[in-house]
Amino acid sequence: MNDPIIAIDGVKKTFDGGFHALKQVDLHIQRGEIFALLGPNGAGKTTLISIVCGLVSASEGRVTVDGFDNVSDYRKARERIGLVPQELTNEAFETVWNTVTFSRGLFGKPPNPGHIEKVLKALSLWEKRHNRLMTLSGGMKRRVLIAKALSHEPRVLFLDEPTAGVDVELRRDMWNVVRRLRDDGVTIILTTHYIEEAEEMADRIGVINHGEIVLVEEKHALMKKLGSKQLTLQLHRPLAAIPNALGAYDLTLAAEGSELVYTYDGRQVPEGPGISTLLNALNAEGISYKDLHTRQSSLEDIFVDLVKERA
Ligand SMILES: Nc1ncnc2c1ncn2[C@@H]1O[C@H](COP(=O)(O)OP(=O)(O)OP(=O)(O)O)[C@@H](O)[C@H]1O
Repeated sequence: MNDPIIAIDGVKKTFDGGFHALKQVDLHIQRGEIFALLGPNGAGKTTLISIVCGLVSASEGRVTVDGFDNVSDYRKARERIGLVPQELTNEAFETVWNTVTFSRGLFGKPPNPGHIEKVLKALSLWEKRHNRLMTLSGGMKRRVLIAKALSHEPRVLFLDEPTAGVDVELRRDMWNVVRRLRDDGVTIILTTHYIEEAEEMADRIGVINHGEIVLVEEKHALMKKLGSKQLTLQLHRPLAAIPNALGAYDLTLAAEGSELVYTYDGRQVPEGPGISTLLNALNAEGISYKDLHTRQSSLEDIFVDLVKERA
């Protein structure tokens, strides 16, 4: 892959006390993509983000942001990143405008009221710019966190659990905000527990478990897998091999040849021609079955399987 905006190579993290939070992480994030990092509690998501952002140091390995090493070129790497943390830690008595303007100053960037205005308008906070943070709703406070993270015009935005605990309507609003940012050329990396969120938002999905990336795939490729269904036939007599005459079907044998598994595109009607022609073909081959059932895989199944395998 060429010229990633973030390159994480051979990163490991062992905390004091010997806990291996990240075992070996290699991950490249492409410019302009929305990347969703999925993983159960304690998988290492926040640790990984914290390392990329320079808040936690890696025990081994290297991270570059837009080509800048995040240790030897810390400032350049860090100013390219916006981080929206999980927790709401806002200054209650400050106004929206001052908080966001101050955040920009922390990065040593000269004032740019025009940029702050644009950010506040994009996040529907413009009308509230003179409000103190304590007078905002929970959803607006979350928007302020995003505004702060965008105040210094970062090229990459990390969103750690952006919609944890927010209602459905606000979640949809946040998704729209994230899409608009991506349209403006910002690369987005979000961590989430919500599989639906990853399905809805991401260009690519990564799954992390026990400090290891166990899957990285284009969402569309994953969705194709998700769209697939399986028909399992329990045969009367086990087969040693799949007959050549059935070579046109995506078939595998399971349970020592006593089950024939047919994988097909679940977006067809299940009883459609795919299955009936297969059943006719089996009949012609003299293969009989005593039972059959279908199942559809979902991202949730894939996720649960991956996480279970490594448990
Ligand atoms: N400072 C620390 N010292 C020791 N262990 C830590 C420290 N910070 C995190 N850990 C451990 O590292 C593991 C990964 O934690 P991390 O916060 O990265 O998980 P996560 O995937 O973000 O989880 P969640 O979804 O719950 O936010 C956990 O087992 C956690 O207890």
